[in-house]
Amino acid sequence: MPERDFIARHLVPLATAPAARGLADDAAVWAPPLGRDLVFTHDVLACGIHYLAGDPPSDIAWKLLAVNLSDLAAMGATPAGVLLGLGMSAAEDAAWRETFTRGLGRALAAFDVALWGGDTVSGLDRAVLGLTAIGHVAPGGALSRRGACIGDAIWVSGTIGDAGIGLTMARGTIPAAKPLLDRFRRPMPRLALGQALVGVATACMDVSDGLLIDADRLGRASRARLDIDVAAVPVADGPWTTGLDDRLARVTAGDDYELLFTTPADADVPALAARARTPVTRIGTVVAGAGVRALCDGRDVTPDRLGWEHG
Ligand SMILES: Nc1ncnc2c1ncn2[C@@H]1O[C@H](COP(=O)(O)OP(=O)(O)O)[C@@H](O)[C@H]1O
Ligand SMILES: Cc1ncc(C[n+]2csc(CCOP(=O)(O)OP(=O)(O)O)c2C)c(N)n1
Ligand SMILES: [Mg+2]
Ligand SMILES: [Mg+2]
Ligand SMILES: [Mg+2]
Repeated sequence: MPERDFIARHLVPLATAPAARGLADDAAVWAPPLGRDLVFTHDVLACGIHYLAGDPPSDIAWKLLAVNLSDLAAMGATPAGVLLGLGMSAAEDAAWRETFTRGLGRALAAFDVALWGGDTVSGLDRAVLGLTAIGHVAPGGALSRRGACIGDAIWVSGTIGDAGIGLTMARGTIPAAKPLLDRFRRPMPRLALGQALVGVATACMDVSDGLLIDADRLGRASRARLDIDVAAVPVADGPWTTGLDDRLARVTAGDDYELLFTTPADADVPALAARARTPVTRIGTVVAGAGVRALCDGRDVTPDRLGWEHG
């Protein structure tokens, strides 16, 4: 199907917001909410690197949106619109494209986010899918990785390491369980929690590369060290969570899209998290130093490899 037919048939029906101008102009025009700070992010998903070629196209669309909304959540922002960059190969045939865009429509509706525009390219060797997400936050309220203070409590939302197990299941290495496959294919950005943390968290980021490597980044940005008790890190129930090695695998796996944040030790985080309907767990304390340290029964168990990094 030629590019213009694909856009007309599958993308124009999704681009209903006035800012998108029916995808009939060269760019979108958005009248932002008065007095708010605007927040921009862009993440790419590449076939074989971020998802498997056989993953359901509707789940790939969900993940592409969700990983970007997770970055807006980490900033405390409310999402408004997105620009979509579709770079596709011959493997993304007409059926793939139709299922992808239908799934994208459902994902946009689930998060009340508008498609404002984008670009479509075919003929690549492998699919590379980009998305820019734009949101807004109270002036000066955007969260940061830089503000953690010595003595602050360290918190994480949800459970950690599930997506890593889900990836192993998606590869067919171990028997599949839908909840963990979904953690890999359909992450759930913690938007309500991020917004509730504005004015409360001293530092915040989302966990994409692994809890330890991302904690290391937050610690370095704040010129402090995050001491994390790996036994306190919440994990999903199952037969695969037993010894220290399993725990270290989980806290270095990545693809979690949970929020890692710090607060003053006396902040009532459980009450705030309950209002945001998001489970949170205290996993450590900010101390003097730099980066991260993983502890188990008070012993330093920090592994050499802290998480995922692109080469
Ligand atoms: N190609 C790029 N051009 C400009 N900025 C980039 C690029 N790649 C990454 N960044 C910026 O570097 C910072 C770290 O990126 P990254 O580790 O991907 O963050 P995240 O894990 O939150 O997506 C972010 O502020 C991001 O916007
Ligand atoms: C097929 C496949 N293999 C391996 C992984 C593991 N993995 C790939 S990239 C990544 C980190 C997150 O991706 P990145 O592009 O770094 O996102 P960002 O940190 O910018 O949000 C992880 C854990 C995966 N998601 N899919
Ligand atoms: Mg990124
Ligand atoms: Mg991030
Ligand atoms: Mg990364």
